[in-house]
Amino acid sequence: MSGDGLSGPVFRGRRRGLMLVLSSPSGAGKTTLSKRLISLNPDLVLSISATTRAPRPGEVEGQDYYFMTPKEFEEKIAAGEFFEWAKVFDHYYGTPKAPIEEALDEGRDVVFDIDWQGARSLAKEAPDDVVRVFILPPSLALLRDRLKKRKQDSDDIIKSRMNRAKSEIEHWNEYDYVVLNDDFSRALEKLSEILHAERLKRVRHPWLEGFVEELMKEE
Ligand SMILES: Nc1nc2c(ncn2[C@@H]2O[C@H](COP(=O)(O)OP(=O)(O)O)[C@@H](O)[C@H]2O)c(=O)[nH]1
Ligand SMILES: Nc1ncnc2c1ncn2[C@@H]1O[C@H](COP(=O)(O)OP(=O)(O)O)[C@@H](O)[C@H]1O
Repeated sequence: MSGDGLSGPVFRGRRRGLMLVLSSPSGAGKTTLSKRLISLNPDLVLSISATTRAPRPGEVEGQDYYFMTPKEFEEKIAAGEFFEWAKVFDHYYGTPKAPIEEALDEGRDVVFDIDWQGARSLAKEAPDDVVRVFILPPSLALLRDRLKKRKQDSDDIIKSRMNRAKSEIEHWNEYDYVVLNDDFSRALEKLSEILHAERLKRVRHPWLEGFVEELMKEE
């Protein structure tokens, strides 16, 4: 990763940018939560993933995902254009590198809606910059209800997402924070608190070292 702007310190003015990674079983609310969090925080941008799955009704190219064929996706893997990629539900999903580097270089924080495999890869690549949050549903019954109410997937797809839910939840303890998405406003509030506290962390303010050094020179 050296020389690509992600391994070294990334500064926002004088602050180091952070990568807020959200994972959950499908339907727990991470897409809705991340969109609301972004609407409340102009300095936060969403990492738009590429995928080979079909667009859902209402999904917009370049806004929800970059939709592509498996051949196009594999060409991009070979060209090293992904920061990380994984196969989820038999489809490819990946994080394009260039827009993230651009956002972090501009001093913005980036939010990722990716699975446990992607979260693990990002944390390995940029351990100081990644903050991992796992979103839990109140119950599997409510998870199924939410997937049904979303009305965007067939019964078969809902079944395969439910079958995969436990294997995603199994990774909950690899995350820094766990937010239970029972009441939406409360979950959003918790996520905002995590973001704001993480922005204040000492390691994200490398300028402090010089500042304190100068302070100590004062009589
Ligand atoms: N590793 C990885 N996972 C991703 C990426 N984009 C989306 N995913 C994950 O793929 C899974 C399926 O996403 P999607 O088909 O949009 O369904 P959703 O879970 O209902 O939002 C979710 O667990 C996403 O977090 C990515 O770029 N990389
Ligand atoms: N706290 C909540 N209570 C009730 N419904 C919710 C809550 N959070 C999200 N939802 C709804 O559940 C469905 C799945 O949410 P979504 O954000 O698409 O999940 P994910 O991205 O994790 O698959 C959506 O229709 C969303 O409006």
